[in-house]
Amino acid sequence: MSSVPASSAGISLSRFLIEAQRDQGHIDAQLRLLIEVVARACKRISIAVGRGALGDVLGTAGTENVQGETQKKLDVISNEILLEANEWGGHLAGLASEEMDHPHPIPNRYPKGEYLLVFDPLDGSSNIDVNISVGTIFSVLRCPPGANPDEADFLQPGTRQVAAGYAVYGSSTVLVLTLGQGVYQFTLDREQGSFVLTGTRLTIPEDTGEFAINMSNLRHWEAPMRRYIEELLAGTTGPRGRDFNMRWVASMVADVHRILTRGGIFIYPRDMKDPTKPGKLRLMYEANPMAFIVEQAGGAATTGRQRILDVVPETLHQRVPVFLGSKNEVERATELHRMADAAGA
Ligand SMILES: O=P(O)(O)OC[C@H]1O[C@](O)(COP(=O)(O)O)[C@@H](O)[C@@H]1O
Ligand SMILES: [Mg+2]
Ligand SMILES: [Mg+2]
Repeated sequence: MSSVPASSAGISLSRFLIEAQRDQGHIDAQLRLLIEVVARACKRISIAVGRGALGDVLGTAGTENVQGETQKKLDVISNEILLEANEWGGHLAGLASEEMDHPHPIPNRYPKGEYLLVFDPLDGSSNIDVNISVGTIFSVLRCPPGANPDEADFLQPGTRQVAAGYAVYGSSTVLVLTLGQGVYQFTLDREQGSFVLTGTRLTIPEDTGEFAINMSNLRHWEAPMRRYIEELLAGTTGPRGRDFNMRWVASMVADVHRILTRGGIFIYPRDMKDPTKPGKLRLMYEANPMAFIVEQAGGAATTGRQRILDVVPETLHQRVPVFLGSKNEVERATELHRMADAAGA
C-alpha cells in the first residue's frame, strides 16, 4: 500500500469525495451522495456488529433468503440499514441485495436518481456468532435512462460498474473504495465518527506465497483445480520450487482485504458438491465488486476460464467460480483450466 502523502493525511471520506467531484471530475453529485450514504450505513452496521452479545444481533433470524440460506439476525438488520439509508436521498433508481428475492425500485413517494446499488449487506455470516471479521460489499451501476428498474436493468457486466467497495468490521472498521481511478482505504475513527483516508492507490504484488481456499472441498473440485493446489502444496519439492502458506477466514471481505494488504490468491472454485451450482459466490454483489477493486489494484480476477468483469449476468443471484488476487497466480490457475478444457475438446 502506498503511504498516504502528507497533503492527504487525515482527509475525511467526505472531503475525498468532494475533491473527486469538484477538482477531478471523476464523479457527479449523485454518486458522491450515494457513497456518503453507503458509508454512513456501514458505520451503523459496524456499531451493530460491535455490540455483539450486548445487542440482540447474534443468532439466526428464523428465515431463509431466496438462495435457501438461513438468514442471521445481522443479515436482516444490515439489509434494512442499507435499504432505509438509501431509499429517500434521490440518488438511486433501485437497489438489489443478497437478502432480497427481487430488486427494490425506489418508491414513487421519493425522488429518483440515476444509479443502481447492489450489495451483500453482511458477508461472512457464519462468522458473526464467533466474533470473527465480517463485512459489507457493494457495487454501483448506472440505471438505463427512463427505466423504472426491473431485474433486467441490473444485469450488466462488471465492466459497467462505476464504483465498488467493501467494509470490513474487524479489529478496526475499514472502508475500501474504487471509483475506477485506483483503490483507496479509509479507517473509521470511532471517536470522531468519520472515515479517514489511510491508504492511497493500493496495489497487489504480482507474485505471492499465500493462497486462500476452503480445502475441505478438494474432493469435489475439477481436475485442473486439484492440479493447481497440488502444485502449491508440493512446495520446494514440486514444480513450483517454493513453499506456499494458506489462510482461510471464511469471510470473503476479510480474505480479500488481506490480499489487498499483502498479496495472495483467493479461490472459491466450481465444485461438484451441488452440480446445479457453478460456484458458491454471487456474481453481482460479491465477485464483480471484488474483481473491480482487485483489477484497479493491479491484480487479476477470473472464473478460471474468463475475466469475471466480462461475464454477462443472466440472473440477479447468479453464482460464479472466483479466482482473484496476485496476477501471476491467478494466471497460472486460469491457464491450467484452459489447458484442461483444450485437451478435453
Ligand atoms: O463456508 P465456506 O465454504 O468456507 O464459504 C465461505 C464463503 O462464503 C461466504 O461467507 C458467503 O457470503 P455470505 O456470508 O454473504 O453468504 C464468503 O464470505 C466466504 O468466502
Ligand atoms: Mg457474501
Ligand atoms: Mg451475505
